[in-house]
Amino acid sequence: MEQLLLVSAARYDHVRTVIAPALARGEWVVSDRFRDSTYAFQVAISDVDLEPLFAEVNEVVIGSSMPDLTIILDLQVEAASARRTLRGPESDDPSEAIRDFQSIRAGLLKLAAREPERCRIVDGDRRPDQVEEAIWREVVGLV
Ligand SMILES: Nc1ncnc2c1ncn2[C@@H]1O[C@H](COP(=O)(O)OP(=O)(O)O)[C@@H](O)[C@H]1O
Ligand SMILES: Cc1cn([C@H]2C[C@H](O)[C@@H](COP(=O)(O)OP(=O)(O)O)O2)c(=O)[nH]c1=O
Repeated sequence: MEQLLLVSAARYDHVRTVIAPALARGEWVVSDRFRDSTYAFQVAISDVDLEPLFAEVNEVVIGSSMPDLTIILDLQVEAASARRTLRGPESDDPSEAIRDFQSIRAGLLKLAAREPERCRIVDGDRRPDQVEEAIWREVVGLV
């Protein structure tokens, strides 16, 4: 629960100081990870049910700054782990070794199923240029 509240506090500040002012200026905002990552990392793998707290906190934190489109780059846990190994040890987060990535992935896919209009799953198990093209198809569909 502490992590959920701490990450949410940082997001509260980020929404007000960066995201909301940019939207007010009419700019597009692209964020690498947002509320759904918090759901996956802090709620989906929690032993206690944090769903009600998450819903309440997010109403306050995100308010009207919900994304119109969320791209979920999906990859089997084993393939993601192999990529992290390739990336090398210098960027390793020691807590990642013991993370329940199956549940994290399941959490994101559950959100995508709940909100199919906003959340689009893109198969990440392809060449970078193919992934890029699939992302653009989703973005173009929005504008
Ligand atoms: N389509 C891809 N094919 C092969 N390797 C990839 C692909 N996309 C990303 N990678 C590699 O996988 C690693 C993790 O990717 P990254 O985008 O940093 O993921 P994250 O932000 O989730 O940690 C990086 O070393 C990156 O170069
Ligand atoms: C955005 C976010 C990240 N995290 C975790 C995931 C990562 O292990 C770590 C750093 O996230 P991040 O910097 O987004 O790393 P990456 O995209 O390279 O995986 O923090 C959370 O636990 N909750 C969150 O809301």
